[in-house]
Amino acid sequence: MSETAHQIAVEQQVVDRVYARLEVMRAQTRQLDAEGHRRASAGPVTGLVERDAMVLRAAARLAELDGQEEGVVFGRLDFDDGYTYRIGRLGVRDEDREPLVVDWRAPAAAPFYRATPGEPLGVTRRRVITCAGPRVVGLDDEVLTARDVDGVVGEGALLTSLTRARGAHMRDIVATIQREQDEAIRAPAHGVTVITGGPGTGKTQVALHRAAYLLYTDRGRFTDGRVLVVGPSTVFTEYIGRVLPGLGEDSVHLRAIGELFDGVVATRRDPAAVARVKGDLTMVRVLADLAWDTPPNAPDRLRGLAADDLAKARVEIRRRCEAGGVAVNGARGEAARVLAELLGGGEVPEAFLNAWWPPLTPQDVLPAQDGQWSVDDVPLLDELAEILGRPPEPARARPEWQLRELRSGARLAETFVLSWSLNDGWQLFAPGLATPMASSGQAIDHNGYWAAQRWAAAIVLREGHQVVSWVDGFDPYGEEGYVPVLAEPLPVAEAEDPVDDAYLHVILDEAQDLSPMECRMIARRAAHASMTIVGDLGQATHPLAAGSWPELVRRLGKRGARTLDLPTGYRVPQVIADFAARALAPGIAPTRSFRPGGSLEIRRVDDLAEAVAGETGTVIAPDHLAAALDAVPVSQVKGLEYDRVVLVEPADIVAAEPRGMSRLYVALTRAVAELVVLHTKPLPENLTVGGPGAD
Ligand SMILES: Nc1ncnc2c1ncn2[C@@H]1O[C@H](COP(=O)(O)OP(=O)(O)OP(=O)(O)O)[C@@H](O)[C@H]1O
Repeated sequence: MSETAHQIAVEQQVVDRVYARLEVMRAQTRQLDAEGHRRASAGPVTGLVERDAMVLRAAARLAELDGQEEGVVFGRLDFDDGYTYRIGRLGVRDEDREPLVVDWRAPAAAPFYRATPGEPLGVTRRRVITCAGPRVVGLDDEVLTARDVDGVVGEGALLTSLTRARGAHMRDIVATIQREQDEAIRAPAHGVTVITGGPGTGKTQVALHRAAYLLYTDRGRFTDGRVLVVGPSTVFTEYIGRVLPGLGEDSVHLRAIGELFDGVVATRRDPAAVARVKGDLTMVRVLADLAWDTPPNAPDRLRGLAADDLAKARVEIRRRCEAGGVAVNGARGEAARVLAELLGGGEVPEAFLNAWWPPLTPQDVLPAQDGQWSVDDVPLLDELAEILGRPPEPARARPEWQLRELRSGARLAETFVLSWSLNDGWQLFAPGLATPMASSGQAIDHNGYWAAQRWAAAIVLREGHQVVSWVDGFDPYGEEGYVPVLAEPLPVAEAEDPVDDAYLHVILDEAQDLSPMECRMIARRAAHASMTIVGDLGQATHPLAAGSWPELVRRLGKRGARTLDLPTGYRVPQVIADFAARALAPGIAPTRSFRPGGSLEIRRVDDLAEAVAGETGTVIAPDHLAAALDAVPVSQVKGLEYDRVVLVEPADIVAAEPRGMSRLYVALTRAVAELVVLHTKPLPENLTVGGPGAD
C-alpha cells in the first residue's frame, strides 16, 4: 500500500464515523420535525423554526449530500504536542460528546487558515482532505515545522481547487480560505467593515463565508433571517445561492437589489441616463410631490369648492402633516378637518373623502411601465412606502419575550439552549438574546444534568413558556455541552400585529454600484445593523456610484469603518489581469494573480456573427448585440465567471454608457482560463497601448 493510500485509509475511518453520527443526527431531526408537526396541528404552535432545529436540519441535509458534493470533513490539524483534530463544515461529536469534527468557524479551527511556516501557531502539519460525499479521494499536506513529520502526502490544495472542473454554481472555498481572506471573514461583527479587492480576489466568497461565520459566533443574536446579503442581480444571487446551504446555513436572507421591496421582483436595468435620474436624491422630493398630489380620478368639486380650492386644500393638508411628521395615508383626518374649515364647518361626505383621499400603495403612485418595474424603480417604491406610511396603530406594551416571538413572524415555538462549559458552568440562552438569560456559575455540578434541567425549566417557566421536550445531549457546535430545550409559550392573548422586522447585520456585495437612492433603501433596513460592505471601485458602472468608500459609508447612514483589502486574485490568470488593467490605466494596477496559465487572443474580424459561430465558450456582447449573437449581455455579467470568454466589440461596450470603460474592465475579468476578444471596430485606445491589443 502506498503512503497516500495508507493515509487515505486513516482519514476514511474518521470520515466513516462522522457519517454514521450524522445518520443519528438525521434521525433526531426527523423526530424534531415530527414533534413540531404534531404540536402545530394540536394548537397555536406553528412549528419549529429555531436556530438549533435548523442546525439539526442542516446536518441532515449535509448527510444527504452524500456522493454529490464535497464532504463534511475537509481538514486536519496536527499540533506539536501530539494533539490532532479534524475540521469540517459542522461540529460533530460522538455519543460520548468527544469531538469528531470541529466546526471551521470555531476558534479552534482558526490555525487551519492562519498558521504559516513563519508563524506556525503550534501546528506541525495542515492537511486538506478532499472528499466526494462520504469518500476520501485525496489528501494534501503542508508541513509547518523544520522537524520530520511522518506520512506527508500531496501537493498544493489551493492549486488543485482552482484547477478543478467548475459547475454552473459557485462552490464554497472553506477548505482553502487564505490567510488574508480569513482575517476579513473573522473581522468583528460590530460597526462597518469594508472589504475591497480587485476582480476575482474572493470578495464574494469572503462575504458569504463571513455571513456563515457571524451566524456561528453570535448565534444567540443572529437568529433566523436577521442577516441580509444583498447582491447586484437575480442571476448573481442564483449563481451564489448554494454556497451558504452547502455550509449548513439557510437562515440568511439572500436578495438581489431588485427584490428588496416586498412584492416586486425587478430584473431589468434602466439605461444609464434614466438610472442617473432615478438614483439621485432629488427623487425624494419628486416622490413626495407625487404622493401628496391629487390621485387620478379623484373628484374635482365639493359643494361650493372648485378644483382650485381643493388643490389649495391639499397644499394646506400637506403643510400641516409634514410639520407634524404625519404620512400621506395617516392624513385623512387632517384632510377632513381642512375641508370642513373651508366649508365653514359643514360635514365632509364620507364618499367624497374615500375618493379624494383614498389609502394609497407605492404601486398606485408609481405604476409599472409596460407592466414591469426596473431595478432602478425599486428604491423609489421603497421611498414611497415611507412617504405614504400606514395608518397609525395604537401602541401596546408587551413583554420582551412576546415581542421577540412577534418579530420572528408566525413562529410561536421556541428553543432555549442549556449550555455547559468549563469556564462558565451552566448557562441558559433564550432565542434572540446574545447573552445568557441565566448563569448558574459552577453551582450545578457538571454531572448534575437533571438538576440543571430542573433549574432551566424553572427559568423558562418564568419567561412565560413551558418546556415541552429536551433533546438530550446533542451538541451541534462541537462545544462542551449544548442541549436544545424545546418550549412553547404559555397561552397569551392572540399575537396580533407583526412587529416590523429589522436586520442585525447587512452584507452588501458589489457595493460600489449603489446609487444614493439604493443606499437609502438599504439604510432603512439597516438602521440598527452592523454592516459588511464588499466591492471594487474599479468595477463601478452606475453613473452615480460613490467616488470613495467613506462616501458610500456616509450614504448608508453610517460613520467610520474598518477596511480590509484582498490583494491576490484567484480567478483571472495574470496575462488576462494585465490586459484588463489597461482599460483603467493608469488608475489601477493589475491584480497579482495566483492562478497559473491562461491565454489571451485578440482578433480583428470582418463579420462578428461568423466569427462568434466559429468559437466555443461564453460569448459576452454589448447589450444591443447580445440577442442577435446569442450572447450574455455585458450588463449582466457582474460577479460571474466563465472558463472561456469570447468578448465581442469592446468599442461598443465603452461607447454605450458614461462608465463604459469600467463595464469593459468587468467583462475582461470574467475569464478563468481563456479570453478571446473579437472586434470589427478599432479597440479602445487604452487597450492598444504597447501590447497584444495593438492594431
Ligand atoms: N481561497 C480560495 N480557494 C479557492 N478558490 C478561491 C479562493 N478565493 C477565491 N477563489 C475563487 O476565485 C474566484 C473569484 O472569487 P469571487 O467571485 O469571490 O471574487 P470577487 O472578488 O468577488 O470577484 P469580482 O469582483 O470579479 O466579482 C471564484 O471562483 C472563487 O471560488
